[in-house]
Amino acid sequence: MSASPITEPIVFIGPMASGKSSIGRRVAKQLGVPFVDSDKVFVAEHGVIADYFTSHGEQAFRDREADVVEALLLQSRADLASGQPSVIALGGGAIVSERTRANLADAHIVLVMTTEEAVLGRSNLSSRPLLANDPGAWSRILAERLPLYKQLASATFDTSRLPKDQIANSITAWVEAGCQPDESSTRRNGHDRINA
Ligand SMILES: Nc1ncnc2c1ncn2[C@@H]1O[C@H](COP(=O)(O)OP(=O)(O)O)[C@@H](O)[C@H]1O
Ligand SMILES: O=C(O)C1=C[C@@H](OP(=O)(O)O)[C@@H](O)[C@H](O)C1
Ligand SMILES: [Mg+2]
Repeated sequence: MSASPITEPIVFIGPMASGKSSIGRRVAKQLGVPFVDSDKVFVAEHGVIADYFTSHGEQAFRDREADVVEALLLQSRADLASGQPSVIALGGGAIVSERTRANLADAHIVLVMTTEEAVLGRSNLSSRPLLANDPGAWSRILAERLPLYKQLASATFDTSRLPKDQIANSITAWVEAGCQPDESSTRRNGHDRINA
């Protein structure tokens, strides 16, 4: 991407297994920019997430996850200053950290939203410790986090029905059009609408 109009990090948020990592990677490829996944960085620094939950507990995971996200956003903003945008996918629970939400101020935030039916029908969830023994937790956890997702989102894309490539095309087009907040974004004070 040359002479990019993008001036902020492009960040994917949303519930577990909604497509942040796989669709975020596709969007980065289509834009021709680097992609980074906060869970992958966490694993490189601290080991397997499920093992970290078992040995240190969820709060310690959230604290280290917030450190990872903070470093990624700092790096992304530094790269932007030299003209290089990037796409970041967060883990689904990263936004529960107040520090992370503060660090996301002004980012272009893509909320990928799906349904329990779609997630439980398609995914191997065992690597996600919060779901490993309790797939029904997906909806309960989403209900708790939904206000935060909505508060942060610049635009929302439904990933429950269409193929990943088609959803990625829509998101890439949204980025190339300048990441305008959609009608559901509280940044624009509108009402609910879901794209794609
Ligand atoms: N729209 C979609 N159609 C089909 N499969 C999807 C779709 N979105 C996500 N998936 C699949 O769901 C699983 C979880 O996706 P992933 O990108 O890892 O989600 P997240 O990073 O949000 O947890 C993967 O196997 C992915 O291929
Ligand atoms: O929602 C969560 O609390 C989590 C989501 C996971 O990432 P994905 O959203 O990419 O599955 C991973 O960070 C961890 O298992 C916890
Ligand atoms: Mg992921």
